[in-house]
Amino acid sequence: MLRWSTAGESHGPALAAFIEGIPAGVSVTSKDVDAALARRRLGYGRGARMSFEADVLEIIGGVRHGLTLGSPIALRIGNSEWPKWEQVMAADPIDPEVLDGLKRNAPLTRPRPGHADLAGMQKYDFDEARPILERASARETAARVALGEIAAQFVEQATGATIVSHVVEIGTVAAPAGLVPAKRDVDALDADPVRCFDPETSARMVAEIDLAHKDGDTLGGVVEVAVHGLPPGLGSHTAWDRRLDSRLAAALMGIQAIKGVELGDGFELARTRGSLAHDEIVPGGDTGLDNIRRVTGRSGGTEGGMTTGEILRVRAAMKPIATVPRALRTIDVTTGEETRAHHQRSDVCAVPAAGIVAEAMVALVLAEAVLEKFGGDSLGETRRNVEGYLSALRFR
Ligand SMILES: Cc1cc2nc3c(=O)[nH]c(=O)nc-3n(C[C@H](O)[C@H](O)[C@H](O)COP(=O)(O)O)c2cc1C
Ligand SMILES: C=C(O[C@@H]1CC(C(=O)O)=C[C@@H](OP(=O)(O)O)[C@H]1O)C(=O)O
Repeated sequence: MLRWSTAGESHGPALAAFIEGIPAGVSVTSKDVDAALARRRLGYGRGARMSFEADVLEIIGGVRHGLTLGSPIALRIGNSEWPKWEQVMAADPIDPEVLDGLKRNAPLTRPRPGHADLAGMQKYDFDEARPILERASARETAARVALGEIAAQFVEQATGATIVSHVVEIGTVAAPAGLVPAKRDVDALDADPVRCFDPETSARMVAEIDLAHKDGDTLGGVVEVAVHGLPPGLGSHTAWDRRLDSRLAAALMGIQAIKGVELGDGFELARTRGSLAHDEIVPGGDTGLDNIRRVTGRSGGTEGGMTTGEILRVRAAMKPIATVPRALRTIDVTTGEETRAHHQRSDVCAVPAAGIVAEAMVALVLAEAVLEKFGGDSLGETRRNVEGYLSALRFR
């Protein structure tokens, strides 16, 4: 069983991340996790905060000399901006007179439509948004990306499968259909300002972000995660919550601002006749249940909630950033009067970063599904179990 969780606020001293169930012997280093954290900060359209704030990683437990121990893994991702927030976000009580004098601590009483502010204040009984937005903030996704890197290393080292994401839409600009990058394309994608696989579309996406920025507006978009080399049979048709589709959808919808998920051609399939909607099965050459190929990849690599062994392809739609510079109408909760929502700074577009977070969430789902199917207290044991299963398919 794999269990993981995160803690920490956006302007707190650090994020904490914890994962239990990763077998022993998986190669993981601080360098790997740092590199994953750096990728999440990429992307044209991110706000100023991304340039001056640093993630300061510390592996607290569960890894020794670059290998996992099989024990819980705990991480701390320190926030280099903490000294500026030490009083506003202090865990212990602070003299109210000191707090009153702090501009940073001014009560946020004009909740932003589209953010967690108002519903959170109502639910948790706060009269301003700070105690809500601190945890709702996608700063927390740094912790998920760190855990996702560990999960991705396990999945790759156990099965050979590799995970890559790319941006397929920003605002109204969409990449041509059918482009699916592989691991060898990751460096090129990370070098692209919006992590789009098509350079001509990328230039148009950048222009779209510039235009929104100039208009005091924000943008959303769509990311796709592709996983190459998975064995067939991860997940199960036997119960709704064992279907890999439902687990992927929940994981991706669990990312801040993600409002839609589709597997493979998803919504487009609903508009297509059956004869053109499925992936026909053809012989791969030899006999054996491992030697079967699909002509197309419309399903996105699952059938009956199980991987088919083809490329897994899942998309997530991100709504535009809620902190719109041209602030939206709201009410001031202290007076009940109509006003404009609070805005200090924000991302114009964070879709490229959301792609990296989506990779992490897919990795965490797949790591759990691999452990469920193959088990293993050590990486060697998981690998033997994967190989045994694949050779049984080969000889059927
Ligand atoms: C990588 C990333 C960066 C984000 N940056 C911002 C931001 O700068 N400003 C903002 O208002 N929302 C931002 N969001 C979205 C909010 O966190 C999100 O809208 C909020 O938590 C409310 O949740 P909901 O949109 O799922 O309802 C970001 C989301 C992600 C994934
Ligand atoms: C800090 C991160 O993202 C933040 C996510 C976020 C939000 O509302 O989700 C709002 C912004 O923070 P602020 O309101 O302080 O400018 C982003 O910078 C990060 O991704 O590390």
